[in-house]
Amino acid sequence: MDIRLEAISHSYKEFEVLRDITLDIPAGKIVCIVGPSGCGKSTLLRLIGGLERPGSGRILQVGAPPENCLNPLTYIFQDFALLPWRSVRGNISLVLEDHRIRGAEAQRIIDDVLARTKLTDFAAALPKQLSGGMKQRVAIARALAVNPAVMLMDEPLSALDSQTRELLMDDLVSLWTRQPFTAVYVTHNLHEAVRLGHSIVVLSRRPGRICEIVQIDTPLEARQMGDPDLDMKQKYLWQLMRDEARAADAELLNV
Ligand SMILES: Nc1ncnc2c1ncn2[C@@H]1O[C@H](COP(=O)(O)OP(=O)(O)OP(=O)(O)O)[C@@H](O)[C@H]1O
Repeated sequence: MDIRLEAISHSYKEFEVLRDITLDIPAGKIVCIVGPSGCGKSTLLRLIGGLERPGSGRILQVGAPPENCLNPLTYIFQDFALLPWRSVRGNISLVLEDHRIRGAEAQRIIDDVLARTKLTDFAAALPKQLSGGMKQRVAIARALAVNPAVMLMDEPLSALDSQTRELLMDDLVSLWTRQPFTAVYVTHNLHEAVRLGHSIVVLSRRPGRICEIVQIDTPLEARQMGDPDLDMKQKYLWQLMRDEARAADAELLNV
């Protein structure tokens, strides 16, 4: 299933947040959204997820969701959002219980996503026993359990230290390589964007408009740290963003 945004604009009362966003999110690709603080990245994700309705424009789901999809649009947040009193397995089974999937069928799905996220040995652990990186892997496993058409990822690695971020990026790449998923991935971090994005949408300062969409053709699994082409793309993205970020920063200071 693809997602198509057609001329999306959005305001909170007189406060204009997004202007004229037209964008395709093709199935099986990771689309990163970058842009200065407050430019409307999270708002765009909420609009795609149907948590809010756009002031104008249309958001279309084109084609059918994958087979056995329980929830076409599934979020992954920065703060993991795990229930502390439930084990890893219990946190994942919760989303299946919502769909009345229990017993052997639930066990099969949970075992599959635990294996895919390398969490099989931690199935009985409680969230408090896990590092931040492991908690985010549980959140990813929980999202995969509903076999979503599109994962909506709002700065999923921002709460983690830089080494854990690298490890999680490797995990996401191998997850995608084994079984491509579709994601809209909001980040401040341009290194993450060039490591994970098939395309990177650069938004202007608020009201967020699309400045440019940068494509990266290098296959995800071939993207190495220090790759000169990727470094050049990252520099180019920063050039696109620098003036916007500076202006956005000045605006925040003027509030
Ligand atoms: N429900 C709301 N009501 C009023 N204003 C809002 C609401 N949600 C967001 N905003 C404002 O809209 C603007 C865009 O917010 P949003 O969180 O989408 O930006 P962002 O690009 O994700 O920011 P950041 O990079 O800092 O996370 C901000 O100025 C924010 O304060």
